[in-house]
Amino acid sequence: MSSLPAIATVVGSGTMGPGIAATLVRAGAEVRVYDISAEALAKAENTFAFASGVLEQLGSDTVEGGSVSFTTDIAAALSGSLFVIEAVPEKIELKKTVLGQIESLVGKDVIIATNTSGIPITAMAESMTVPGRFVGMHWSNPPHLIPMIEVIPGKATDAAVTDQLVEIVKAFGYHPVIEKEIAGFVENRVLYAILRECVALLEEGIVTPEGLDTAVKWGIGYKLSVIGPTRLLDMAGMDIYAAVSSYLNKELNSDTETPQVVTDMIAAGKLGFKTGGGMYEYGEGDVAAKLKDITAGLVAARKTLSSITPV
Ligand SMILES: NC(=O)C1=CN([C@@H]2O[C@H](COP(=O)(O)OP(=O)(O)OC[C@H]3O[C@@H](n4cnc5c(N)ncnc54)[C@H](O)[C@@H]3O)[C@@H](O)[C@H]2O)C=CC1
Ligand SMILES: Cc1ncc(C=O)c(C(=O)O)c1O
Repeated sequence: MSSLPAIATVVGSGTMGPGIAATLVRAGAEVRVYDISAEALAKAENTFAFASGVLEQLGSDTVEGGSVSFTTDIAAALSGSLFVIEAVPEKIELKKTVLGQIESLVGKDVIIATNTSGIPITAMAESMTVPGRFVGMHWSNPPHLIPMIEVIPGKATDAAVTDQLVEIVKAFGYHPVIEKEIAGFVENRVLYAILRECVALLEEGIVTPEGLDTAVKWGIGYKLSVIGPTRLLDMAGMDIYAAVSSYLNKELNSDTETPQVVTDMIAAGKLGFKTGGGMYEYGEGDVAAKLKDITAGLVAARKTLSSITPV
């Protein structure tokens, strides 16, 4: 008997929602996708179809019986739902409002999980009537391909709810990581430490964007995809880490604000894929081509990594 609830609802169908839904549908759930915007939902149907196609390419396990529906009717989306994932924009007050709407429409035993990138779960739970059923469930983008989910209980989260979410994540074949609550959670703290150093190296003209991407992809990115950081410490040796960190740690970037180069880019309307230009410039069709290459690469890497003995 799968631990995956038979009926699930995804609230918010932007970048993350459709891929989350595709993953759950492939695992056999009836998934309702709700969004306040009909325009976003229309786009979500296409994103869902794309993500489902990618899962087909990946050849991930399929459980028969899954289905999806898209609606702007929140009551219909939540009626009878046994598991809810909130994926609205990263704004705490908006999330609190939406969580209140969800709570008013589901049973007290229904787990409500938030896909927040790093807002403290405890803070969001403060406004809930049944905070014990609320838990962090941080997917990584693209959610239908990155098979690791951070499970973050808040201070009020029932231990049984955390345990149940771990089993739900395992039920659709992903790797759950239970974490203590900390701003940004584990994955984004590591990612944002890396990105802070990367942007600083670009700002100082130490390396080009192409050079930086090559260095990270074929250096630590490649290595860390096989060897986790703690295993790498054992492989390199604590003596090496001590010797290098003794002089290097004080040199690393420690800025606390968003880098000026990024603030300037946003002011110039250069958001990246979303606007056709950011760190790189994209001509007609370039973003779609890049997304196709990224997807093919992630599918190939996932297949290979899944085939090797865990290190
Ligand atoms: N984009 C990313 O790479 C990742 C985002 N996340 C987190 O997931 C959450 C969602 O992020 P994205 O999908 O990127 O956001 P998004 O902005 O792409 O999509 C959010 C969706 O929520 C809808 N929405 C807004 N207000 C709503 C309401 N009151 N009720 C229902 N729907 C509403 C919007 O119409 C939109 O379709 C955020 O907390 C974000 O931090 C987590 C991992 C990765
Ligand atoms: C830049 C960046 N920031 C946040 C997240 C997730 O919360 C991601 C991701 O999932 O890839 C990201 O790339």
